[in-house]
This record gives sequence, structure tokens and C-alpha cells, in this order.
Amino acid sequence: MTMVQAERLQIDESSLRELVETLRFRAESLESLDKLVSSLKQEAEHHHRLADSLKHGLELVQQIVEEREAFFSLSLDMLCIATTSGYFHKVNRAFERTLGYTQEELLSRSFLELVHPEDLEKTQHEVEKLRLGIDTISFDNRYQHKNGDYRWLNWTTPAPIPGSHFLYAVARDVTEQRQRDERTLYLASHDDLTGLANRWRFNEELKASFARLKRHSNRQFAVLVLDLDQFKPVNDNYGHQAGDMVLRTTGERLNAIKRETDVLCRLGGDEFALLAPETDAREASMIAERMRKEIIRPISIGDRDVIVDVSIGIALAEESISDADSLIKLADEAMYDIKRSKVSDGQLTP
Ligand SMILES: Nc1nc2c(ncn2[C@@H]2O[C@H](COP(=O)(O)OP(=O)(O)OP(=O)(O)O)[C@@H](O)[C@H]2O)c(=O)[nH]1
Repeated sequence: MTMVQAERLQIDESSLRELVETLRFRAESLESLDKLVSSLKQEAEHHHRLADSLKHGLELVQQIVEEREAFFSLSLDMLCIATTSGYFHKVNRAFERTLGYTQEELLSRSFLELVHPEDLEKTQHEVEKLRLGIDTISFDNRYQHKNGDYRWLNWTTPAPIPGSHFLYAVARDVTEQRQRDERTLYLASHDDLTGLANRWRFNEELKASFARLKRHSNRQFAVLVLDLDQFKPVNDNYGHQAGDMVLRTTGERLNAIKRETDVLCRLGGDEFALLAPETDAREASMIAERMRKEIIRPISIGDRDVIVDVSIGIALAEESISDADSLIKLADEAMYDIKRSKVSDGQLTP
């Protein structure tokens, strides 16, 4: 082998070694690059999955918000969110429909501003209870409509979540229901013909008076029972309608002279009764005399004047008489005594 040949062989060997080193290094780099790419791929997939689930979550939240908004605005019940400091924060369409104000008009107002003055104190008390963490269940108050009328609202408001400044309230317009209830109560407690209280209502008032007398012995009261004399002949001679007219006029006249605190009722037929609070025997006699004077004034029926007289019995509530029936019975007996004496005097035919 010549010198030149030996030198070339050496060069080739070292170049080859270098080449092999370079190739090994590249192979290692490629391997770690591969690992990096696959870990980046994994990370990208993870981010994709995260993005997908976030997107799904956002869609769900959006759906919940839309559903909530739909229920909020479609609800026939009045729904509102108010601040515990007393302002409307959000109201639904039922609020607008019931009170006649737009949402914008309501949002600029304190929720106490439209409450009926007579209901303000009890409403403030209820709000105070809510602030103390006590729920409001079935609370009624009157709210002013934009046209000036008042509507009865029935509220259900859970106490605010601790730390929250918002109240979530549901209200229902119960005006018609209350008017129906009032009408039913009126019919059950009043006499159709005269519009006076009826026997049931009179008994209720008597029971309340006895309860007051039990608590305060100075709350004496009297009961006067009035029965028209010879009323049957009015019906017989002038007809039932004329009889009705006499009963109505008698009721009106007695109603006009009674004291504000007195309770006047038609017990039935031609019998009336008066409950006179804080009245002694002398005052009761004076009341009876005044009532009789009113009753015996002629009543014009067509072209005739009809005159009817009355017998009035008085009973005073005392410790010994403690129930309504006994007191009315006592006044009734006193009234019949007077009737009997009129018969024996010849003023009345038996
Ligand atoms: N027009 C009319 N008459 C009634 C009504 N309710 C009861 N009456 C009549 O009222 C009368 C009451 O009877 P009484 O009290 O015995 O009649 P009276 O003639 O007043 O008898 P005395 O009380 O003994 O004087 C009866 O004839 C009933 O028919 C009513 O709503 N309208």
C-alpha cells in the first residue's frame, strides 16, 4: 500500500465515524422531536376536549338563562326581584299587566311607593321580618294601578339568602277573589230587605261585647229588642210590598239615629235589635224613646200615610248573664211584657 492510499483510508474512516455520530445524534433528535410532537398532540387533544366541554357548558348555561327568562316573562304570576333596600330590580310582564306601569317605570321606583297608605305599616313590618330571615307567606296588601285604582296582591317571598341583597317575590292579583269573599261575607251577615246586619252578625257582635266585658268590667252594654205592633194588618190591608216598605223605612230611620258604635240588626219578620255599647239603664230608656218617636212617624205609601207603633224591651249585660242568647231572651221577655200590658190597656188587639 502506498502512502497516499493509507492516508485516504484514514480520512474515510474518521469521516465515516463522524457521519455515524451525526446520524446517531440526528436520530436521537428525531426521536425526542417525535416524543414532543406526540405529547403536543395529546395536549392539543386535551385542550380540544376542554374547549368542547366548555362550549357545551356555555350552551347549557345559555339554555338555562333563556328558559329562565322565558318562564320569568311568560309567568301569569307576578314575579319580581327587589333589593333589600326597597327598590324593584327586575319585574316581569305580569307586573306590567296588573299594575299598568312599564318595566322601566317600575324599576325607577321604591316598592313601597305604590302601597296603599293603610297597608304601608304592615308592609314595612313584613319587609323588616324578611331582613331578619323570616319568610313571607300569603301576605296581602293593596298596590296602586297606574290609573289610580288599587289592586289586592297576595305575596310569597322567601327570606333572602344570607349575604344576598336581593328578594325574590311572587305575587298574585287576588282583587276579584277578595271582592267575591267580601260579597259572600256581606250576604251572610246582612238582611236582604233592609241592608241591616242580620241575626248571625248581631250574635257575633254580642259575643265580642261579652268578651270585652269579661276583660273590662266597665264595658257595660245594653240590648234593645223592638217588635212592631200590629204589623200583620199592614200586610193584610195594603199588601206585602207595602209591608216591605214599612220594614225598610223603619230600618232606615233607626239607622239614621243610632250612634256610630251601636249595632242595629233585623232579627227577622218585624223584629229589630240594637246593641248599644257603654250604655246604662237610663241611657237605654232614652234610646228606646228616641227610636219609638222615629218609628211612629207616618210612612207614606202611595197616597196613604201608614202609622205603626212598636214595643221595645231592654236588657243590660251583667256578670250573671254571660251569653248572647240569654241576653236576647231577656230583652225579648221585656218586650213581650210591654206588648201584654198594651193588650190589657186595650191599645192592642191580642
Ligand atoms: N211584608 C213583609 N212581611 C213580613 C216579612 N217577614 C214577616 N212578615 C210578616 O210580619 C208579621 C209578623 O207577625 P206578628 O209580629 O205576629 O204580627 P203583628 O201584627 O205585628 O203582631 P204583634 O206583634 O202581636 O202586634 C207576619 O204577618 C209575617 O207574615 C217580610 O219580610 N215582609
